Amino acid sequence: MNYYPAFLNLTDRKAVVVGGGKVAQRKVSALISSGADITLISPSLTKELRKSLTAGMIRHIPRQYRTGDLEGAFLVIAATDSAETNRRVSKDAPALVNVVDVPEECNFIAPSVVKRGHLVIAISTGGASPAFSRAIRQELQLLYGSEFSGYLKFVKEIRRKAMTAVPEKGRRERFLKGLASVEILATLRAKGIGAAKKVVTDRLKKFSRNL
Ligand SMILES: C[C@@]1(CC(=O)O)C2=NC(=C\c3[nH]c(c(CCC(=O)O)c3CC(=O)O)Cc3[nH]c(c(CC(=O)O)c3CCC(=O)O)/C=C3\N/C(=C\2)[C@@H](CCC(=O)O)[C@]3(C)CC(=O)O)/[C@H]1CCC(=O)O
Ligand SMILES: NC(=O)c1ccc[n+]([C@@H]2O[C@H](COP(=O)([O-])OP(=O)(O)OC[C@H]3O[C@@H](n4cnc5c(N)ncnc54)[C@H](O)[C@@H]3O)[C@@H](O)[C@H]2O)c1
Repeated sequence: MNYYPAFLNLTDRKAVVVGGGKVAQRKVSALISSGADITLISPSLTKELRKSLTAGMIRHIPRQYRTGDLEGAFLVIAATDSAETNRRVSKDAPALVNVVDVPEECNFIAPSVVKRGHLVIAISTGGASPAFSRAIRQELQLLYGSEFSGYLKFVKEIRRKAMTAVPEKGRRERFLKGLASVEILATLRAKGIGAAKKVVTDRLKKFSRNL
């Protein structure tokens, strides 16, 4: 299967999760981070899901799935342990649907994710091996540590500044490409964010003075 990778804007979009076990909990946690408007349908909830409910992060319908529950949903996840219910949910879903253990009933599948602020790395094996995606995530988490969150935040600001500080397009492009140079990333990893920021700030001064 040749899946099309994409990043969805789910802010205030209706997402419905059917099932309240460990897998539903993992999927809900990703949906909460994306700002979706989440309704969970399940007679039972894990402790973590109950906490999300108490914190007002999700709406809960405490019963089994019924046809009609998915009206207006942009994204649906079927995460029950009943293959028959999951199949019904997949058929009833009006738009995007993920059935956690049946790729054939999905029109999208979930990747493994490393998130460092603005930096999001999504990994998929197209369903060949979720365990493999997880292992790659663990490797990438070591390669891209928490310092990347702060650096990307800084890069976003400095990039905006460069738009006016370096008006000549070709020159600006050279500056912008240098924000992710091998040298800068090595400085970030070895000496930390302060050192990387200093190198970039000095470089912007040079570029804006035509040096
Ligand atoms: C990435 C991640 C995201 C998430 O779930 O949000 C995710 N599965 C994760 C973990 C995981 N899932 C399973 C194991 C046990 C080991 C193993 O099976 O390898 C482990 C590993 C573990 O738990 O350690 C069991 C499993 N998974 C699927 C099946 C059905 C099948 O294969 O047919 C079976 C039952 C197989 C059986 O019958 O035994 C199917 C899917 N799982 C996917 C995603 C999609 C393809 C992703 C891809 O392209 O790689 C897809 C197609 C649909 C979907 O769920 O979207 C998350 C890692 C989060 C992280 O830690 O980073
Ligand atoms: N894709 C993956 O990553 C992955 C990984 C492991 C397991 N699985 C599969 O995903 C499924 C869920 O796993 P789990 O560990 O969360 O299971 P679980 O048994 O912990 O939870 C199942 C949940 O579904 C609810 N449920 C059952 N019937 C329902 C119905 N008709 N309507 C609404 N809710 C209903 C139950 O109340 C429970 O909350 C299993 O089939 C499992 O084999 C998928």
